[in-house]
Amino acid sequence: MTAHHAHNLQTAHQSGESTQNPRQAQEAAGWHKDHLSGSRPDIRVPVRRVHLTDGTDVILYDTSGPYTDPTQDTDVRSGLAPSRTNWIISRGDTEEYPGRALQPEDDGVKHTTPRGAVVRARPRSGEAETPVATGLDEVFPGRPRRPRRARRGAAVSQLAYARRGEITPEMEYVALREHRDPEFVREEIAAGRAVLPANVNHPETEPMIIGRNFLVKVNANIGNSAVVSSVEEEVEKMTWATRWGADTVMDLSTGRDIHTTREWVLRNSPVPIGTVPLYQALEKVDGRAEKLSWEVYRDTVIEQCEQGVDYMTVHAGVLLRHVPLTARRKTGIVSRGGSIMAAWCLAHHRESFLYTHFEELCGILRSYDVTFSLGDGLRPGSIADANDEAQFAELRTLGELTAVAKAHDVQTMVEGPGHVPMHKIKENVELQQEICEDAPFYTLGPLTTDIAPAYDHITSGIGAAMIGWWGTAMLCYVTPKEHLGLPNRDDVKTGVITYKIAAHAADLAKGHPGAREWDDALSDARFEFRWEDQFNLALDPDTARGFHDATLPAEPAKTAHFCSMCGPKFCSMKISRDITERFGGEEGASAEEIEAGMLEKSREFAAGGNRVYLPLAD
Ligand SMILES: C[C@H]1O[C@@H](n2cnc3c(N)ncnc32)[C@H](O)[C@@H]1O
Ligand SMILES: Cc1ncc(COP(=O)(O)O)c(N)n1
Ligand code: MET
Ligand code: SF4
Ligand SMILES: [Zn+2]
Repeated sequence: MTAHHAHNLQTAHQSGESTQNPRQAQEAAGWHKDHLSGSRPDIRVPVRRVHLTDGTDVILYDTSGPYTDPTQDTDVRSGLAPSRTNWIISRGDTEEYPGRALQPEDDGVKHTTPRGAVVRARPRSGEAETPVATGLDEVFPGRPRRPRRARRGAAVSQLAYARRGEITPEMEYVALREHRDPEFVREEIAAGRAVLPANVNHPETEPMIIGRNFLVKVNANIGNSAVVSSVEEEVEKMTWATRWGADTVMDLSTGRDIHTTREWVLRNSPVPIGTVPLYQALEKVDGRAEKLSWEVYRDTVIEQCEQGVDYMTVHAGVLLRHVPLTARRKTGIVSRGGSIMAAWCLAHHRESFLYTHFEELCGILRSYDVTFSLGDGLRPGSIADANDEAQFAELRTLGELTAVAKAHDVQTMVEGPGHVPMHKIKENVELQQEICEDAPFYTLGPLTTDIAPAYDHITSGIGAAMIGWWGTAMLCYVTPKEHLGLPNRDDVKTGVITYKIAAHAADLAKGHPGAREWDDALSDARFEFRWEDQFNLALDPDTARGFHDATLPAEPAKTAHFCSMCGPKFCSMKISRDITERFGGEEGASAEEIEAGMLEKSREFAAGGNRVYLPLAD
């Protein structure tokens, strides 16, 4: 059996109820969860192994975590196994400590909640069959865990290790995952061209890397809002997003139970989790931006570091002097974090506390190995505002802050726009790479036009593919609900699939090793009418199969040399295959044989009345 290595994929899985056990269900779906082994038994990199009917296998990148591993029990109430704990402990540079006491305002409530206590009713009855348990708005019941942090302010970041020449198990893991050399991974991290977000308090995470010389990654945003809120729905969005291929998830909750939601998400997430601590800090001061302070913000950052957040968006590039630059924009400041910081700066007429306390913030992040995602608080929110002075003034500040963060051994990536027409996209990457010393770029889309609300996954997917091609390391998805409302589980899947397409298209254009093989495997299956293989190799097998079967559901159609698009007589691939089989396929067909075949065909054509198109039989 040969194995092609097509990277960069997700795991599709069977949706809907099934009476089969997970392994049977996988085998029936033509794939199974497999692992690549490293230099030691505890390095096991998950892959999705697709079995083709021609006897070959295709191995695909897998972000879905233990949920698709039939050999593992997953129960959201106990959380995922902390598989990285031994790696963290054996480095000997962190220690457990009691941690910050949970405060009632962490969840936006006014009464005190002791750690570990159940504050709400048990799950609603009768829903045991649903994939995600209900009643998750209680304190996470898993075994209480004391947080870890660096001993005596040591730098415990992957950047610090890489600079010291150390290849950590996390680096070896991502090297296997990306089919790269571990030393190459170390060099990219040491140079600041890649980040490996992995908080010491998120041992459940499966290491992944973000950098322009690796596969282009996709982030999915989830989280509640003041209008729509349920812990279980957010946990389900996280598992659903990773099942379809999200490489990281940001919990952007701004509603109730922010701390609790994040705890459930973190304990059950196989991918790095990002947040914007400013959102929770604002909740703690009742949504009044002017009441924010460095103290409230710092306390929130520590709370989230202890929980295990892997990367944090920090809008420290929004300076007092930048705010007037947005005055004549068409859509002002569209970033939440940006608008909050602009409001604070104007209310106090002082420089942003994020900027003035930035070095102290670096000290905190590096003792947990939390990665900075320097936020683009002044990104353009309309085509008219793209690449304006406010946006680029902020970018220059982000360049300055990138250097400061890296000097403190803090891993750093930089966020980018927003709404940008196609002809103005390339300049964004070039400037960011130049100004920010090649730090990974992490962009929201960009949306290439403003005219299609309800289709902004597409307006932005176009920009995402382009910006990924130019060198953006991670694409933040946009769902069909952008500008209209909070995305639900279906929107999350649509957003992830759209962005997996953009990311893979970029990998192909960049000539990323292995990217092509996935396309080639699918094209072969298509040309050979191996319909099952075509479905199983698809980014979204369920939908592909469903579309095919909508018109030709019968079993024989699974080997038929046509589909309902053209029908049997007009199937160009059938006609073309017949030609190849007849004349081109067999080696050794001599020039005379080919000539004779042509003559025969031309006689047939003439006998049929020289008609290019034949009438259908009925
Ligand atoms: C910065 C981007 O984050 C997205 N965003 C903000 N909050 C949420 C949420 N709760 N869920 C999903 N996406 C969100 C929006 O798309 C915004 O444009
Ligand atoms: C790629 C990306 N994702 C999330 C945010 C945070 O959102 P906001 O800036 O609106 O607070 C951002 N700035 N950029
Ligand atoms: N879609 C916006 C953006 O691009 C976010 C909020 S609505 C203007 O940042
Ligand atoms: S998405 Fe809705 S709530 Fe958010 S900035 Fe736009 S209009 Fe306001
Ligand atoms: Zn927008």
